[in-house]
Amino acid sequence: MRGAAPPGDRPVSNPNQKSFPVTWDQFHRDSRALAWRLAGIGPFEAVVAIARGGLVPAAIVARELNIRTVETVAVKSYDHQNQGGIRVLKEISQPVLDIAKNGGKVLIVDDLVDTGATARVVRDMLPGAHFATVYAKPKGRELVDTFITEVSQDTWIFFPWDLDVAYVAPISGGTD
Ligand SMILES: O=P(O)(O)OC[C@H]1O[C@H](OP(=O)(O)OP(=O)(O)O)[C@H](O)[C@@H]1O
Ligand code: HPA
Ligand SMILES: [Mg+2]
Repeated sequence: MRGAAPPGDRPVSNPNQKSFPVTWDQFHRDSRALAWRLAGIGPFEAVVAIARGGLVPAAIVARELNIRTVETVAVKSYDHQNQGGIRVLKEISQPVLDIAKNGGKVLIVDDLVDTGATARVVRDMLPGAHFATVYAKPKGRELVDTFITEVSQDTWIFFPWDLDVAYVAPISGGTD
């Protein structure tokens, strides 16, 4: 989720959705848990991060599993919380496609799978690769080989890079 609209103009939450905010600490812990799970599946010769959301978990997984070849594929599908058409802004480089073609294990990492539209497009680029995400929603879950936490389809996950520390009103509804 991202956008250039000025603060105040931007709908930051949807009343029909539950909200699941994730701190940096939690995200690091969950990404490490993903790395632990993947450690038994590799070794992987290369990791492909789906930019931008997959960049942070891919870096953490690459560090934990000592994967030195780190590639990106850039896919854009959401404006704020609205899904538009999928656009591939950067393709996977030929040397990484060749690793897979020559039988090497390639790992694809994203922050989450929601409808599965992004996963479908990237899987088609690297059909034999292992697809891993930190979080998964039911609609896209079948497209992921390994994930850590499932949330319901009507939950919006707020990642730490999209958050700031802010005042929150008390549960009782008073001002403080
Ligand atoms: O399963 P889907 O319905 O396709 O949704 C999941 C994708 O949506 C988000 O990316 P987004 O396109 O918002 O771009 P970003 O990674 O740059 O935030 C998220 O990072 C996943 O890549
Ligand atoms: O729940 C989500 N959170 C952040 N970005 C997303 N892109 C698709 N679904 C989500
Ligand atoms: Mg993304």
